[in-house]
Amino acid sequence: MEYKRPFGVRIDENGVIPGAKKLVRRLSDMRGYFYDEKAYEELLKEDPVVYEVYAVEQEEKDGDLNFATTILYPGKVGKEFFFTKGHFHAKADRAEIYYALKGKGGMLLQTPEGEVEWVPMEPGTVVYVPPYWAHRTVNTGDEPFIFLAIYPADAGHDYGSIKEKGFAKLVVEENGEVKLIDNPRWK
Ligand SMILES: O=P(O)(O)OC[C@H]1O[C@](O)(CO)[C@@H](O)[C@@H]1O
Ligand SMILES: [Fe+2]
Repeated sequence: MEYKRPFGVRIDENGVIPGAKKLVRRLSDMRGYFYDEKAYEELLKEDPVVYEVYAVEQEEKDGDLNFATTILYPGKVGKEFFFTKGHFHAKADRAEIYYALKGKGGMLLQTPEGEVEWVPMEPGTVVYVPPYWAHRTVNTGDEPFIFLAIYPADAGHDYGSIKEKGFAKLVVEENGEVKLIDNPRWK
């Protein structure tokens, strides 16, 4: 038997995993995701980086694990806080664990029927993402929100239905407060 080799890596103070595969998502990669289209077009002139992912991934095999850090930058499109695209797992019954490292935010989770949960996150918070729940993280603070995700190597990403339908709730700032409001475009 040819064994894989164990290893340890240290996540640096900026959330970077040395040697990991880096993915950058700018606002232009997220057309159609934010509610306020006018505010989206306006901010697109700057095309800010919304988040970066540093992923250590294995072959898509049952039993193995991937892990990744995400650095989700602070910002808003209109009154809606910056967020990750959000996804179901391609293998929908695969669960996931998130661990918050820095900054302030939360996770929006949703079942295929559109039932929503919001879990606030601060450094030290562990979030259990159960099988079948779509998940999106949101930065509700004014510094980068950094967290680690650990997920089955064969989970995959299913962005399709979130891209089309969105989440049933929007996470917005109203009168200086973080609020969840109904998404008027939710189908
Ligand atoms: O895949 P999205 O929805 O853009 O969000 C990125 C985050 O989600 C993950 O895919 C884990 O669920 C990580 O790679 C990363 O932490
Ligand atoms: Fe996931």
